Amino acid sequence: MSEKRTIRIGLLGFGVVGQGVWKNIDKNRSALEYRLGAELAITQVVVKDASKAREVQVPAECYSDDPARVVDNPEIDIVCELMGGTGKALELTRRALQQGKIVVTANKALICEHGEELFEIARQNGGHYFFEASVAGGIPIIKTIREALVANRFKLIFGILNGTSNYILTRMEREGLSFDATLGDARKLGYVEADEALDLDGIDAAHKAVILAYLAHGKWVGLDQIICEGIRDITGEDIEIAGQLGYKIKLLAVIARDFEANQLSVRLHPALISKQEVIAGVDEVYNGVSVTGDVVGTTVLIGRGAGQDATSSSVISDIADAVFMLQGAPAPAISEEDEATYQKLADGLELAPQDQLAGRYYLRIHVKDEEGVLAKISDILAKEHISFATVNQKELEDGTAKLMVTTHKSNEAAIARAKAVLAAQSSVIGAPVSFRIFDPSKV
Ligand SMILES: NC(=O)c1ccc[n+]([C@@H]2O[C@H](COP(=O)([O-])OP(=O)(O)OC[C@H]3O[C@@H](n4cnc5c(N)ncnc54)[C@H](O)[C@@H]3O)[C@@H](O)[C@H]2O)c1
Ligand SMILES: N[C@@H](CCO)C(=O)O
Ligand code: NA
Repeated sequence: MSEKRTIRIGLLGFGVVGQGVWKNIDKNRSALEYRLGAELAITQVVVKDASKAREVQVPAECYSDDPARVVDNPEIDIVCELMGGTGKALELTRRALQQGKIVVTANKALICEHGEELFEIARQNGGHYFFEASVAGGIPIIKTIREALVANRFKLIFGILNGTSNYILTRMEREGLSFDATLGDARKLGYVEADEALDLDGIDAAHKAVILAYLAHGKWVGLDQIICEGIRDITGEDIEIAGQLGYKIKLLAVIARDFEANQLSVRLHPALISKQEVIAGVDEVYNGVSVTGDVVGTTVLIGRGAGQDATSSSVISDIADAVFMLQGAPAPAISEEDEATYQKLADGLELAPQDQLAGRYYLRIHVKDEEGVLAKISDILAKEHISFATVNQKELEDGTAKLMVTTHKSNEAAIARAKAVLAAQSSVIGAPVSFRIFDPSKV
């Protein structure tokens, strides 16, 4: 029997995900190496501080603070960039790809901002850039869209793409906790980005939506071109009223393509979604992605969207594909290597104008308890052709009240104008808050 080839892997960064990759390759080593027909050796681990106490023990000779020992080392077959950020990570990923290396990453911020350039460098130099862990943690969504659902054109992809915010919303709903009270737990569980604003302001999930939009439609969309709103405005009372009306509030990514108009809508925002929808039942750190293809129909994938083990499962899956490539397998079927296909997908494709986005809305308006205030609000909304579907009122101890209303069909521009007029009223306290009501059957 011929000797198995040893594949040498270098890790850049050894935090939550990096240690998970080490731990789980070790855990299932014999089955993994049997399936791959190769031996896996993580020979270099680049850290800032080798003396730091870590859960996973690594032989001292593997540690270094010099990225060149991974990036410029001809003995390293696969570079895993698991340090995060868009500074040093960009520089090192570029350098590795320029040398024709295979790079595996979990870094969605980097792909969203620099994917176009990095895939091009990979293409030109015969390397490859794998990124399954970057979207929806352990869910194999990249492989699913790119390979398993290759027969389809995608009218609608939507779902929950951030584990931290879904974990927070779930605990707010179940335990009535504030979001500050749950953020610390999410951090301890290894879900939260080094910069927590990425999770809380929707940016992390928007990065992932941009990556999915590229995969499905071949078009890179800038974060500045899309609606991106996080979970900070959601209160316990919003979740409670939504629940009474048959909805959950979820941070949703929506990637909708109108093939007739050749328009694409990519957005990321909290939304009320009917409890009947599968995605509404996706709680805690789980992510869920609903993919509607013109051939397969709707397929929903659910799994852990963040955390050490789930994320490292996806990184190891990319390492496995990299091993197959190193053994002579072609690069994945429809991939960034096949630019012509991707350009055809995106031919003439425009972004749908945001202010024409139509649907129903939920509005929370804090008012002074004055006579006629509801009639006044109703008048202001009527001027924008917005009508109430439901009205709930909550009296507060200070004599003010919160009005929680849902509307019949309206649109972004009308809601924005109505909110501005409402905020200027002396009987309205602060700025009204609105969330969209998302109905996938109306897309
Ligand atoms: N934690 C998750 O659930 C999760 C899930 C999916 C994707 N990701 C992504 O994976 C990447 C890593 O995330 P993490 O949760 O492991 O973060 P982390 O902060 O736990 O680990 C990153 C490590 O990289 C180190 N590092 C940063 N710059 C370095 C440098 N120049 N040289 C050496 N080491 C450096 C940091 O000191 C840290 O130990 C990020 O891109 C993140 O967005 C994380
Ligand atoms: N911070 C991210 C990690 C997974 O990408 C999340 O909570 O979803
Ligand atoms: Na994934």
